[in-house]
Amino acid sequence: MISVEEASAALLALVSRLPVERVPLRAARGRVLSGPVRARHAQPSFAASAMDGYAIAVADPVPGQRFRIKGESAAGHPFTGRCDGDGAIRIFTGAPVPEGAVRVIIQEDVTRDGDVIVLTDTVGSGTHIRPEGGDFDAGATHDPQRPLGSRDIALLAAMGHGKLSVIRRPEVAIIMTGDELRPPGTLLATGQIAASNGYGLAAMLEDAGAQVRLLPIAADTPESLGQALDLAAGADLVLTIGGASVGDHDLVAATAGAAGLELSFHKVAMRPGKPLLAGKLKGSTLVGLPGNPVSSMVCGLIFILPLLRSMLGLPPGVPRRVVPLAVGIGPNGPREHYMRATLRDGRAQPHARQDSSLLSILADADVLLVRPPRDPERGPGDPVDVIDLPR
Ligand SMILES: Nc1nc2c(c(=O)[nH]1)N[C@H]1C(S)=C(S)[C@@H](COP(=O)(O)OP(=O)(O)OC[C@H]3O[C@@H](n4cnc5c(N)ncnc54)[C@H](O)[C@@H]3O)O[C@H]1N2
Ligand code: MOO
Repeated sequence: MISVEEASAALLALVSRLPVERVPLRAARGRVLSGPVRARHAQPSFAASAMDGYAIAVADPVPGQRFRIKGESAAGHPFTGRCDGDGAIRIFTGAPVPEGAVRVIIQEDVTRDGDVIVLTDTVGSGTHIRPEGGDFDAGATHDPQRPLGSRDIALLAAMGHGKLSVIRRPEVAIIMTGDELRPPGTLLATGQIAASNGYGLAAMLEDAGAQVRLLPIAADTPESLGQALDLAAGADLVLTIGGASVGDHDLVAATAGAAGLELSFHKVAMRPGKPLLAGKLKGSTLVGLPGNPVSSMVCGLIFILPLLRSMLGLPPGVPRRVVPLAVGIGPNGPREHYMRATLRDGRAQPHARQDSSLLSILADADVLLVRPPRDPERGPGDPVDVIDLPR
């Protein structure tokens, strides 16, 4: 059996970065930029007023000082003349500050009589001017290294981009296998269960920027699985779930093998996730995930998300951090153990039940606590590696 590290490297060797395409800004949410994007202009591209009030050319005016209004500057309607001497320009939030003006007095701090304003004694020291380029200069770059979210979209719009160059979405086909599986929402006869992990994985991979096809559930026959593999043809990544182990009905390795799979590896020294297999099938990368729901979700996090990130040109690593243990734990066995744990006051508390069928415990967990193979007994307060679970 190979180690998790070896399996990760072997998987990454099966994929490469996908091509670039142009998309309208409105279609860019969840997409990954092909490289840094440069601002086409400064924001703001002119000195702008931050308040409604009066622009003046005097830096240190005194209470009672009088100014005569010479014009108006509104957002989108600049005052084209100059502000100087005892002149004031009526100005509104977002409007260009006229040439010569050095500060804006907010309208609450003046009394107005016709064309004349008189400063009250509450005038503060703020200029209420947003300088040109105060948010960003022309040519400033944005390169968030993640699928674009709402804040990125707002910034890229402000930078003047109506279209963006992004990496094509990885196309993923998911095949759930097993005679016992029924679609969620259908009535279950004895021995049947609701198929769950294909739905969980689809959600996980879509959040990471993939385009996912969830294919019809395949029965435990070579014909049914073969048909499903045919339906998956053309996907960048084909994921099978279940049938990866050694039982008489575990058909994935044999059926994919007969269809032409060039196997890279089968079985990894990890818990959960031992029966994982991977290889190339007709131009697609095929990963056979174990059927136990937690096994497939953990393998999704540890192996499939890095594959997607690599296809999207992002760093593939799975970030870890170190936290203290909340309780003592016994020695680990020969497989790297990914334990569901909650964080209590920053300390990791592994759940007492770690069977790989228990989705309720996965849903409640905050982190996966990672234990290296043959890790000795650990006490409360000892440092351990954890991986934050996505929502
Ligand atoms: N003799 C051995 N038996 C098993 C071994 C072993 O080494 N020797 N490995 C065990 C480990 S570890 C795992 S993990 C499982 C995984 O085996 P398979 O990938 O062949 O999975 P299945 O047998 O098809 O299913 C296991 C379990 O998960 C349920 N399942 C499957 N698909 C789904 C789905 N889409 N949604 C929800 N639940 C699903 C299935 O009903 C089974 O209960 O093998 C051990 N056995
Ligand atoms: O490796 Mo299996 O995935 O323990 O349950």
